Parts: sequence; C-alpha cells; structure tokens
Amino acid sequence: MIMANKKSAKTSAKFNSEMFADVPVLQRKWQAAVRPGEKLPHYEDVMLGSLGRLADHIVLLRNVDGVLTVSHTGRYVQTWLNDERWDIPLSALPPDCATALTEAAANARENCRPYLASAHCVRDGLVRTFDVLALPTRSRWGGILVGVYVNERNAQYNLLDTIFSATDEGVLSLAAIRNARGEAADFQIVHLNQGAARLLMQPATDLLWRRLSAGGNPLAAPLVMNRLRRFVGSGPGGQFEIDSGDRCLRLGVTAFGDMLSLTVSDVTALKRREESFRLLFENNPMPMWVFAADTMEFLSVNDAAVQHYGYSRDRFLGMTLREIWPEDEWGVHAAALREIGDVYQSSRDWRHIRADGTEIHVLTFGRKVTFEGRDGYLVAVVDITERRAAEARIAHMAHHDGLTNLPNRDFYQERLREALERGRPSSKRVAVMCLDLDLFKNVNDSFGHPMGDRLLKLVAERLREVVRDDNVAARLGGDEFAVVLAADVSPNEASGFAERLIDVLSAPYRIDGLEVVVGASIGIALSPGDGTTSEELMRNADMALYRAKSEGGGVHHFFEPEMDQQAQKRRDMERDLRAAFSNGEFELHYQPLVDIAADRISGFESLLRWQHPQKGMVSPAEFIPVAEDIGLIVALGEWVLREACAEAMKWPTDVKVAVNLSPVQFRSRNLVQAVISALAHSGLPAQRLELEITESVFLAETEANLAILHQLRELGVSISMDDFGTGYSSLSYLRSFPFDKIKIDRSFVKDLARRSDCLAIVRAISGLGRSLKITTTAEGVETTDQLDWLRAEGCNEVQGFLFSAARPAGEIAALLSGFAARASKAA
Ligand SMILES: Nc1nc2c(ncn2[C@@H]2O[C@@H]3COP(=O)(O)O[C@H]4[C@@H](O)[C@H](n5cnc6c(=O)[nH]c(N)nc65)O[C@@H]4COP(=O)(O)O[C@H]3[C@H]2O)c(=O)[nH]1
Repeated sequence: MIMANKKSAKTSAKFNSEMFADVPVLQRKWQAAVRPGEKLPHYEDVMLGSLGRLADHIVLLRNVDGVLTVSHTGRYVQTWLNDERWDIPLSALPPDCATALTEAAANARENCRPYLASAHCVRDGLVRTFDVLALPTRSRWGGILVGVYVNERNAQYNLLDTIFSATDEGVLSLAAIRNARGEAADFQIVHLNQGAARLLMQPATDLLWRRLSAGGNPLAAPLVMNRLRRFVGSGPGGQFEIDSGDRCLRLGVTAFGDMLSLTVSDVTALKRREESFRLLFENNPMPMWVFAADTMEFLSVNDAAVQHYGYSRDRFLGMTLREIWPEDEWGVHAAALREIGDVYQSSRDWRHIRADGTEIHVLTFGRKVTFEGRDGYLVAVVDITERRAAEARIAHMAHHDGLTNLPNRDFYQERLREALERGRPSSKRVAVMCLDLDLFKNVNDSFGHPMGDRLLKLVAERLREVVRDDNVAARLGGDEFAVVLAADVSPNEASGFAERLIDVLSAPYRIDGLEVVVGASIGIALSPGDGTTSEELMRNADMALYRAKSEGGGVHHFFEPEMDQQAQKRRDMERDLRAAFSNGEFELHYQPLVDIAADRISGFESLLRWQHPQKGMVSPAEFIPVAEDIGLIVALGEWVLREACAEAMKWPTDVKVAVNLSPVQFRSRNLVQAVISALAHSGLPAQRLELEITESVFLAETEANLAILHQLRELGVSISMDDFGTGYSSLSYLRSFPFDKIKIDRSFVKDLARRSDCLAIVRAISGLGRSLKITTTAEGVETTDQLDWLRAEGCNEVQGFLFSAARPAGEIAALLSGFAARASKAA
C-alpha cells in the first residue's frame, strides 16, 4: 500500500546511514592485520576480540573437503538466513543468500583480498539489498577461513508497488461491501496505483478507502457497478469496456471471494484504430480477408471478397485457404506461406478458384495481424485476370497473323530456332518448308481481295489440320506460308509430307457458292545439311521454292547447293544492273520493221542492249526480268523512251519508232507522264511512236492498266500487242482494247513452212487483223520463204534477221539508204 510503503522507506534509510560505515572499517581492520611478508592476516587478528556489535553480522565459512561450509553465524546473520544451524554447506541455505556468499567468498579466496558483493532478497513482498563483505583469513591450523560481514544496505521497497507503479496500466483492488441481504451492494477501494488514479482521473488520496458509490469516477456509473457486482463470487473474472464516447477504458477483473482485482487500461486509440481498420476492411472495394496463421482458416472476409469469389460469408468462414487454391498450385502456395514473414507481397501471379469453379489470376498483399486474439494475416487481393488476358491477347497478336491466326514470321523464326536448339544435342534433323500458293494472284485479281482473304483463311485451316504436335505452320505474308517439322525427319518423310500438303491444299475450296482451285509449291531445306541457323534454312527453303515455282508449281523441291550459286549469280546481276544504269552501260539498238506492200522500212523497234564491262553483251531476255524484280525497269524504261524518241527525230518523218513497255511500268502509275515527257523533250509527233505491250499487262489490275492504255492512245501514240499467240486468252484482250498492231510471235513464223498448225495460226491472226483493221507484223522472219508465206497470208509488216538484226543508232542512216536502194533496184 502506498501509505505503508512510505513509512517503511523512512525507517530503513535511517538504519542504513548508521550501519553503512561498517564496511570500510572492516576493510581497514583487515588491512592492518596483515603481517609483513604475509598475504593474509591471521583469523584471530581480524575476527576475535574487537568486533563488538559487528560480531552479530559475521558468518564464518571454511572449506571442508572442497565444500564451503557455514561454521559459525551471528544472530543478525541467522535472521537473514532464516537458519540458525552451523556446520552446514552453503548449498543448504536459501539460494538468494547462498549465491551472494559463494560469490564473495570465492573472489576473496582467489584474490586474497576482501571482496564486497550484494545480495538481493525478497521477503514478504519486500525487496531488500544486503552488503556481503568477505574477509579472507589464515587459520592457525593452515587452512583459510572466510569471515563474511552481512548487513542491509538500501531502503527496502515493496515489490508489487514497484511493478505497479512502473506500468501505465491502472491496478486497483476493491473489497465488496455487502448489504443486510448479504448482496454485494457497494465496493471500497482498498488499493490502487498511480496508473489507476490517472485513468480514473481522481487523486489517489480521494480514491483510497472510498466507496465506489461516492461517485466522481467512471467506475461509479450504475452500469459498471452492476457488472462489477456480478463478478463477486462468480468465478475467475472477465473483461469489459467502458466507452464514454471520447474515451474507452478496458477493465480486466479477477475475483477472489469478496475481493476484486482490477486492471484498467486506456484502449481509446486501439479502439479507434480497430474501428478505422474495420471500416477500411469492410468497405474496401478490394477483396480482403484475414486467415489464421496456424490452420489457414478464413477468420474474416469483407463484402468485396464475398461478391468477387461468390462464396457466401458463412461458407467462406468455414473454409481454409487451400480450398481456393487450384490443386496443382498447392505446393507452391504452401511454400510461399512458409516464407510469408511479417509483410507479404506477391512476387508472382496466383490462381484462385471462385465458387462457380472459374479461375482468376490475382496478386496478393499480406500483413501479419492479431485478429480476435489469434495470429493471422490480413490479405488484400488484386484481380489481374483481365490484365493478364489483355497481355496474352497482345502477345498473341504480336506473334500471330491477324487474318489466319497462324504464327507470323517472327514467331515462326522463334519456334524454328527453338526446334533447332532442341535438336542440336542429338543431331536431330529439322525440316523447313516454304510454301507458296499457285494462282493465288489470279483469285485475288479476278474475285477481289475479300475473296482472296477468305481463301487464305481456308488454306490456314487446312494447314492447321495437317501440321500438328510440335510442328509449326505459319503465314509469312501474302500467300507465303511456312512449316517446321521438328521431329527428326528423313528426306523421304519430308518429301511425303510435302506431297500430302500439296494434295490437301490443291483440293477445291468452296467460297460463296464458288469453287476455287489453287495449287501449292513447296521448297524444303533440312538441317543440318542445308543449314544450321533459322535464317540459313529459310533462305535455302525459299530458293528451293523458287525452283519449284519455276518448274510450273504444284511440286516440292529440296534445296540443292547449286541453287545457292544461282541465287548468288542473281544477286551479282542485281548489283551490276544498278551500277550499269548509273555508269551508262546501256544503249539502244534498232531493228527495222518492213512494210510488205510498200517494200519500205516503216519503222524501227528499239531493243535494249547492256554492254557488261566483264561479261560483254548481256541479253535483255536475261536482265529485263531482274530489272523488273528490283524496280529498276521504271527508270530504265523512261530512259529508253527518251532515247528512242530523240533518236527517231533524226530519221525521215514517215519512219516510226517502237518501244517495248514492261507491265511493271504500268504499276508505277507514272507511265503516261513519262511518254508525254519523252515526246515533249524530243519533239517527236505522237503518231510516230508505237508502244509494244505483252498480254501480261492484262493479268493484273486490268481496269487500271486499260485506263492507262486509253490515255496513251489519246495522246496519239499507237499500241501494239507483242508476242501474240503465246499467252492465255489473247482474243478477249483484243476485244477489251482497240490495238493498232498485232505482232505474231516468232515461234509461229519459225515453223511456218514445216508445220501446218503454225500456218493456221498465222493465217487466223492475219485474218483477224484484217477484219478488225489491225496491222499484223510477223516477228523473226529469217528466210524469203517465210516472207513469201507471210505475204501470201496477208500479213502487213515483217521484222527479222532477213532484213537486219537490231543495229546501233549510228547505222540506221546506212540501213535506210541501203534498203531504199535495194527496193528501187528490185522495182
Ligand atoms: N531468233 C531471232 N530473233 C530475232 C529475229 N529478229 C528479231 N529477233 C529478236 O526478237 C526479239 C524481239 O523483241 P521482243 O519480242 O519484243 O522481245 C524483247 C523484249 O520483250 C525485251 N526487250 C528488249 N528491249 C526492251 C526494252 O527496251 N524494254 C522492255 N520492256 N523490254 C525490252 O527483250 C526481248 C528480247 O530482246 P532481244 O534479245 O533483243 O530480241 C529481240 C530481237 O533481237 C530473228 O529473225 N530471229
């Protein structure tokens, strides 16, 4: 009790100030007793005779067979030890005394010096501290005797008061006051600490020994009194709270008969925190829960979790975490839980199962909490299912072709690289197939792009059906597809697969009630023989495809090293062609066109010549297709037009010039402008210019090309159909455009005399020309025989080595005058 405590503290302080000087006196006495040349004084010199009242405070210890033994105790010491016995070992004494005695005696003996230790003893709830001064001495019989002086040093203090005053919590004891009926009617405060006075907001002096019913503090409220009354005699106790709105006190009650021991703590901040936590938890739009750390049971779930997961709250609270984990993730989930620590943040996505069985992808954030007295974790869940799905869609789009949903070129190369990587250690062969649809362009041009797109989708479907497992089918672009056969394939197997693929893809497609037929060509490269990298294999398969296409399509071809050489040759030619144009290595030669009836040169066809610095003359049949492929033909064609027109200006005005046009020039959309500018620059009348086109101009973008032809015709230039009879449907072209001239291909002229079918064709074309009023020119006339036949069939014009091969511009004047002279001589 506070009052009692103060009194005892005063008394102890007086007693101790008197006694405290004994220690230095004894130390001096010991020192004085040490005889010169000796380490320890004689027992008799220190302990006998002059100790006086201090003798009551001495305990004498001696060593008996290695055990420190009490051989004599003074009266004070006997009270301290609560033991009057002599000749007992130290270990038989109360431990708090024995420990201090042992420590002091051992040190004194070891150092041969007095040693001062302290002993803290608790007696009747009071903590008392004693000086324990050990004085080592020499016994007359040779051994060491240790005289230990014991005396209380400090103020005593009450242990419970010390503990209670050190806590912020309030501690108080109430004694029940019973009424006449024996009921606990009121309480008297019989003990309290400062914490209780502070929390009850009344001075301790106003509370101690007062009745609660006197009022003035929160415990006096009738409701609180009632609850306290119920604890009296009703068992061990309990806990309740007093919330006055601005303050909340938590009361812990323990009942001992008519006594109540109360702990009071201010839990206002805690309650407010709990409230805001509850608010944050309950109303959070993010699914949240608390689960038990030991059993993984859900201890609490918020509304968002109930809604999001679809389990009712009751069901949720009867479940454990494991039930929302997919079985195949139990291991990783459980391992993550073991590592969870105080704060947890997902380092990966987790899958959770909802009540309807659907899976969601989530990130979880957790924190260790104590929830209703249990260790647990508060977890917040972020559902990222949509985000992951969107990411997956974007990744899919980045890797797949939008039209057919087949892997695209990048993804194909990635998969091919993986297949090569997998196969490398065991030298497995991987087949790379480049596939191109035959006649796809026709479908696109004839039926339009939407139809072409639908066809490509159907092709992709068939590819997917045939190309399975680890194999990959991809669309590289346009009508180009590619396949990887990843299993160790032999050339025979690859060949068989390619044949099957061609068969499957060549079967008719039904689109909008139409039956569409396309074929497929395949080029194959096999690792490691045809290459070890994806780039090498794809390049080589592409070369093999080129060969398959050039053989007419519908077939597959394996890569052969010689193709590589051809490709190299082709690359060389492309490079040389580009250089040739800027180096001025091209020139035009001119071949006369002879009017049969008038027996005169009616014009010249300009034919391009390339004088290669190393290879000499290169045939236009060889380099023009390459110039077309690399787009050089557009600039080259414009140059030819300008050059030919300028040259023709030097000729007699009734001599025309014919210029060949490539279908690629039509695509450039600049053709009409190029013709206008060539005519304008040279000053050549449009009527003296003939433009020769082949049927291929009508194979693509027919409408646009026809429009260009009409524009050219409107300029006044004439249009000739070259190589007539070698294409597909020549007659329909004649109907679609009013040509000025048809040039009969030299293949028909060549065998005119020997093959009746050639004669029939020449006859038919000449007849056609006559009736359509179109000039007919026969190409490649080499003999007078051929000339006679052509004249007889009514052909208007001829051209060929019989008259002259194509000659350089400088020789034209001579050609013209030579022909005129010959003609007049013949006449
Ligand atoms: N065996 C034989 N051949 C004869 C005879 N008379 C003429 N030739 C050849 O027949 C080809 C006629 O030209 P083309 O059919 O327009 O065929 C031309 C033409 O399609 C193309 N070409 C030539 N110059 C140009 C040009 O400036 N532009 C375009 N786009 N193509 C051109 O190159 C093709 C080949 O030209 P060349 O090699 O000069 O071959 C020329 C010519 O030299 C003959 O009696 N017997």
